[in-house]
Amino acid sequence: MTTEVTTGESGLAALCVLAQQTRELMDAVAVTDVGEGELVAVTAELTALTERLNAVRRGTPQPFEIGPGGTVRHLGNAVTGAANPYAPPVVIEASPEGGVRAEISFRPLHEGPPGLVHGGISAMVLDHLLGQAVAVAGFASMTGTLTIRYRAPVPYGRPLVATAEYTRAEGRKTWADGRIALPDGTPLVEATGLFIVPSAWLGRDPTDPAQLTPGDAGWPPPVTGQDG
Ligand SMILES: CCCCC/C=C\C/C=C\C/C=C\C/C=C\CCCC(=O)SCCNC(=O)CCNC(=O)[C@H](O)C(C)(C)COP(=O)(O)OP(=O)(O)OC[C@H]1O[C@@H](n2cnc3c(N)ncnc32)[C@H](O)[C@@H]1OP(=O)(O)O
Repeated sequence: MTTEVTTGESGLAALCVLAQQTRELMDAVAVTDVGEGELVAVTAELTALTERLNAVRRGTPQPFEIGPGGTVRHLGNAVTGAANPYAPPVVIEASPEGGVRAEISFRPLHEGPPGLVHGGISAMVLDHLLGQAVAVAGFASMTGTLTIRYRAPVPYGRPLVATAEYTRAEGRKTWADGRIALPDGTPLVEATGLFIVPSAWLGRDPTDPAQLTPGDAGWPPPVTGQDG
């Protein structure tokens, strides 16, 4: 799945730059130690900026779509979306060993146990990576169950590697395995997931948004236009 924005999409490109700046803002908030007066002053500026952005609002984040070049793109996704400041964003690529892989470096913003990454953040990344692994194997689907084994604490501020691969299918059910590991391959978190092609999607190509009816199980609702 690509999150790339091409020339001719300067508005989207500007939105992605804004999202990146917002990530840096969030990082700064997580670790700032400036005095109270500065905190109050910055908050006032941010309140004004938030009002400017809210002047014209969409109904939903940037949509799941077929992007330039024919690849699936979801700029609003919470894990991979370049236009979503909550997303790291994780950049997923095909793994030479099969399946998918992503290099990821968590940040202080992701803290759970002091000095370490929150287990829910690791699970979120693995959920998406496993979902992508079954999708590229031809089984675009929704997570039914996700089992996580936390083998060692996950540090932030260090490059890590996340990988996942489709393992098997039975009818509409598919399974995938994945892990987050140190660059030397030492596993930190392991995951197994059961993914199910929703009955509502049967007979349709879920990578073609035109074939999906808004409101399908789990399907992102359509952009409903501006409400501002
Ligand atoms: C994020 C983008 C999503 C869009 C994806 C679309 C296209 C994808 C293309 C590319 C995508 C690339 C990447 C995708 C990346 C990430 C994926 C992230 C995925 C998520 O983060 S997604 C959010 C969390 N996920 C949910 O929000 C699911 C809520 N839920 C439902 O939407 C339904 O519940 C559903 C669809 C699961 C089943 O509904 P259904 O009506 O189709 O099936 P039904 O109930 O008939 O069950 C049939 C058989 O499955 C068994 N079964 C049912 N549910 C089970 C469960 N939970 N665990 C174990 N077994 C289960 C039954 O026991 C029966 O088994 P049996 O046949 O043996 O009796």
